[in-house]
This record gives sequence, C-alpha cells and structure tokens, in this order.
Amino acid sequence: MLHIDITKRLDRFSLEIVLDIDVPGITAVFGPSGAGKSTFAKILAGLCTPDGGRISFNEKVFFDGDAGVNLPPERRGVGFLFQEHRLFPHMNVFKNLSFGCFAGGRPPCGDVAEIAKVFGIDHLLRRSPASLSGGESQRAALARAILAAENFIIMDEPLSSLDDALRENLMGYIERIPPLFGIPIIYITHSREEVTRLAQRVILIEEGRVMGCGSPSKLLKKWRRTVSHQDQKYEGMDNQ
Ligand SMILES: Nc1ncnc2c1ncn2[C@@H]1O[C@H](COP(=O)(O)OP(=O)(O)OP(=O)(O)O)[C@@H](O)[C@H]1O
Repeated sequence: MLHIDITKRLDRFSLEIVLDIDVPGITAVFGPSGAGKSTFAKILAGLCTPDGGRISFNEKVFFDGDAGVNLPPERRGVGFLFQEHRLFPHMNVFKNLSFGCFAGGRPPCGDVAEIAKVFGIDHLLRRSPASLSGGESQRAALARAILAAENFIIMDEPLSSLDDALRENLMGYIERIPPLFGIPIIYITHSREEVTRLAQRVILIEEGRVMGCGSPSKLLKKWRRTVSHQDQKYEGMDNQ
C-alpha cells in the first residue's frame, strides 16, 4: 500500500497530494502539462523534499515531516527511469546495471546477467554507454531500474524522446516487468495511448491535486482531447 499525504510549494505552484492506493502492476500518473506529475515523481523518489506530511510504502516510511524522517533516494529501494535515461558515461553497461543496487549498500535485486538477457543486452555488458543505440541504452536503463528496485520503479515519461518503433518496442518490455519480476511500476505520462496500453489503474492529477483514481477506461472517458497530446481538458469528476 502506498500512502502519501504531502504538501510542496514551488514558487507559485502548490502540490497537495493525498493518496492511499495499492499499486500492483502498472499505475499511471496522468494529467496535463504543468499538473505536477514530475514534481510528484521526484518527491516519491526522494529527489525533492516536501514541505511536510508523510510518505510510506507498506511498512517502510520514506518521509515523515513531524518525525524528521527523509530517506535519501538510494535507501528507498526504488528504481528510476526518466526520459533522458542517463547511464553513467564513465562506467560500462555491467557497472551501470550493478550501480543501482550497490549505491544503497544492498545486494542486487536480481541477477545482472539474467536480467540483461531478458532485455537483450547481455552481449553489451562490457560496452560503454556512448557506443549504444538509443534503444539499447533505454533497455539498459530499464534493467538498471529493476536491479535497484526493492519496492517499485518510478518512470517519468520514459518514452517521450523515442520514435514510434522504439516506443512500441520499449512498451513491450515495460509491460512484462510486473509479471516477470513482481515489481510494481508508477508510470508518469501525459499520453492516453500509453495509459490505455500499459496501466491497470490511473491517478489523475491536475493543478497539483489528485482529481480521481481508478480504471483507465472509466477515467479516460472523462477527458477529451483538444489541440494536442499535451493539451487535454478535464471534464469534472468526483474527488476520491
Ligand atoms: N523548481 C521549481 N521552482 C518553481 N516552480 C517549479 C519548479 N519545478 C516545477 N515548478 C512548477 O511546478 C509546476 C508543475 O511542474 P511539473 O514539472 O511537476 O509538471 P508536469 O505535470 O510534470 O508537467 P509536464 O507534463 O509538462 O512535464 C509547473 O508550473 C512548474 O513550472
């Protein structure tokens, strides 16, 4: 169970997230540009500190403003995958994959060679990130996220810089992660297509608030597409 009850003020933007949700499989965090999705992801990951409140996952407390608890990212047991996959350029692929586990002082959450095989990068382990194609690099970043993920993986718009063929290919890998490895994914996106294809549930965020939570088919019906992917309007929904 993921429990979040936090506030964060950033200049003129304020985020107030209150959530209690089970997150098996893939949970999309969906909303228009500027809604606060990335800020939410950073707070969950420990890359941005809330002004107050509490975040816990099952029994593990990530943040408790009153008790002075604020676990650093490497102690949250969370894997990350961002739009820019950011492999460490000075480490080969094997070291990049192992890094997520060792940074937290924990044993790897899986076998590096085995996971590399699942992602079709087992022949690339001695190569440097600079020598990889975009798809290979993103698959290596996915494998690294799994190896670091004791609790869940956060993905923030992981496909938005990729062309259609690569996006399709990566979605195939992403949807296999929960059934193969038993790791939940919190998937930040503004793409309805990705929500429909990948997610079992959606958290809708608008203007820094959770506007709804539930099955993709139900929630996405409440939205209508306007000019572009990034420009979607919310059409009234009960808060949950
Ligand atoms: N460090 C900061 N200082 C001030 N304002 C910030 C900061 N970081 C984010 N914001 C503001 O917070 C709001 C939410 O930003 P955020 O990046 O979380 O939205 P988002 O939903 O992820 O948007 P997008 O889909 O376009 O990436 C925006 O108005 C943004 O300008």
